[in-house]
Amino acid sequence: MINVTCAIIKINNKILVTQRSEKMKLPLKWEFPGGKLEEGENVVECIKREIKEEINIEIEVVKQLTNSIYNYEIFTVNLIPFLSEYVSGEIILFEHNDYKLLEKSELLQLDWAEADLPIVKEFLKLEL
Ligand SMILES: Nc1nc2c([nH]c(=O)n2[C@@H]2O[C@H](COP(=O)(O)OP(=O)(O)OP(=O)(O)O)[C@@H](O)[C@H]2O)c(=O)[nH]1
Repeated sequence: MINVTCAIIKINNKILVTQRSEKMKLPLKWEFPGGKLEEGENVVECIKREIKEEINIEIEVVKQLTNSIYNYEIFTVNLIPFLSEYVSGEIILFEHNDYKLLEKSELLQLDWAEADLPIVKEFLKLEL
């Protein structure tokens, strides 16, 4: 099982979502940006590092949500989500195909990576 952190990032009351590139696993699926936990790293360090590496911004973690464990046949992911706030930096996509800033009510319209769906649903239940 691979441990992967991801961030639900709020920017001006919108939510940042990213689309995986054609070359990545789960091509063109939408996800919350993030990535694999490295040895000796804690989950908060991981998510901040991955967000900087993938989309060039700094974030502040607000709250950890419930992990989503999903079996994709070729691998099983333990996805560890963090509600977070944008702090600084300009969005630059180093790996992803696209990004969107969406209203909460628009989130379910995307073609999500399967592991993200329970996280999207938990997030939608939070009153924010
Ligand atoms: N970052 C991220 N990864 C997710 C999400 N949902 C989900 O199933 N994943 C899976 O978790 C893994 C995250 O790893 P990653 O983004 O660092 O890795 P990758 O696929 O670019 O690298 P790899 O192809 O070298 O394994 C991916 O295989 C991806 O399919 C998500 O919301 N965010």
